[in-house]
Amino acid sequence: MKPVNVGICGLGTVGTGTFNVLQRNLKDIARRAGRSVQITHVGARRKPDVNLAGITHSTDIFAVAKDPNVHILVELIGGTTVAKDLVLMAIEHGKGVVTANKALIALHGNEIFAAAEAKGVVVAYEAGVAGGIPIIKAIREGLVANKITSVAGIINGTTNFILTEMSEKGRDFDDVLAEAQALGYAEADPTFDVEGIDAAHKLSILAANAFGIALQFDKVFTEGITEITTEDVQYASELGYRVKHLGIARRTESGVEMRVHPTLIPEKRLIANVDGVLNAVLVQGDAVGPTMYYGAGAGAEATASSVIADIVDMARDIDSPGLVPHLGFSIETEDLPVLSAEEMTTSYYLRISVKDEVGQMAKIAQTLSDHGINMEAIIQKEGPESETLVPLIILTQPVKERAMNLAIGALEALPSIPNKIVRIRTERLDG
Ligand SMILES: NC(=O)c1ccc[n+]([C@@H]2O[C@H](COP(=O)([O-])OP(=O)(O)OC[C@H]3O[C@@H](n4cnc5c(N)ncnc54)[C@H](O)[C@@H]3O)[C@@H](O)[C@H]2O)c1
Ligand SMILES: N[C@@H](CCO)C(=O)O
Ligand code: NA
Repeated sequence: MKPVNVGICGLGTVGTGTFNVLQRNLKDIARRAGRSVQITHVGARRKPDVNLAGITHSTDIFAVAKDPNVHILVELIGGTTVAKDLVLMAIEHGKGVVTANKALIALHGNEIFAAAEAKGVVVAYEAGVAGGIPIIKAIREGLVANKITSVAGIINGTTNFILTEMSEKGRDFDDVLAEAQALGYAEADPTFDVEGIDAAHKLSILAANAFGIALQFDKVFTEGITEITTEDVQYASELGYRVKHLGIARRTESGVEMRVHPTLIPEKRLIANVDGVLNAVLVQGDAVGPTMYYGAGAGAEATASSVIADIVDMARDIDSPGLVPHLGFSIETEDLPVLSAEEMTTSYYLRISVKDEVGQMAKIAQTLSDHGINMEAIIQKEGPESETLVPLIILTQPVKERAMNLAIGALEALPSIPNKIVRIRTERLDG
């Protein structure tokens, strides 16, 4: 069979990883694809530090999109402006596209997929969600029989690395973030990682594939990890929980919850023990039950593994592409409303700094109960904060966010609670 020619745009962390793995495993990849898969063109600003023998190098990435000999363009430059133009141009020239760019898919996927479908080509993005874990393939193909009820995962390697290092070694936030950047895990703008934006991009893609809804990144409730303190991690641990930054998409009776936030998870759950740059995604299907996918969520070669999987999928059926729909469902998207933050239901960890006076505990319990909130566990500490303020830690049963907002408002209005109350959402998760 004719070889498939690949053009790679952007030779940074993932681009170089993809180049190296493709060259290293060339023979096995050809045997698996049923034809040889060769890099014929790279687009990079400077001459990259790889062996370019027999490969064209262009400083203008658009030259790759226009190259009639390139069958598959691999977009690894990142960003959502030039990358969008590049991908649309490649589609216009009849090429399949492979990308690791979840921001691009989350923001412009609907337009890009429509253009690809009109042209009869495929845009694949496995590397964009949970790096090396084949989660898109699992949901779209392996779990195709199921009505999926929820997807919950650690889907940002950088934040999981930071939380792990902070809780296990007591390291400083900024110091660990700098290391994640040096290791090539972080986004070009690391606020995308630590503020949860990257996880929200990925969650919107997962939710679309799981539930057959449109991509709706702007409706994801998003909270990062910058407010998490070692103190809260320690109290959570005393209660038998770990703090993880989770993306959660859940189908409820009234719609879909899509949220990204730090989450307390019981320490006996598998996902609570996923540490470092590793990611894990727990998917609940009505037939299969809970399934979990685990592996490296970022890094050069782990991400390259997914990029190349998409290239090989495309190489296998380059003459009759598009058997698996871009977002997993062929017939129109389902009109499930995405619930507002106030409509979300979850349990809560609350840390309340309260004046050390008689009767305060009863007052707090009464206020929570007035808002329909049941307590599940409570610990009261000798205060490290000041002589008069003591920390009170409460775990609640599930309740709507609206009720919790009102309860916190009422509690913060009490003279005995002078500071802002810390809240971390809590999920017991099955499986
Ligand atoms: N690093 C990871 O672990 C990881 C994992 C999954 C997905 N991703 C995604 O992969 C993409 C690439 O990430 P990365 O970590 O490799 O970034 P990177 O910054 O290491 O690499 C990007 C490369 O593209 C080049 N580039 C950018 N604009 C260009 C242009 N106009 N012309 C030519 N070259 C250009 C840059 O010079 C750089 O070499 C991003 O979309 C990112 O979100 C990264
Ligand atoms: N910055 C991302 C890269 C993988 O998408 C992360 O840390 O998970
Ligand atoms: Na993946």
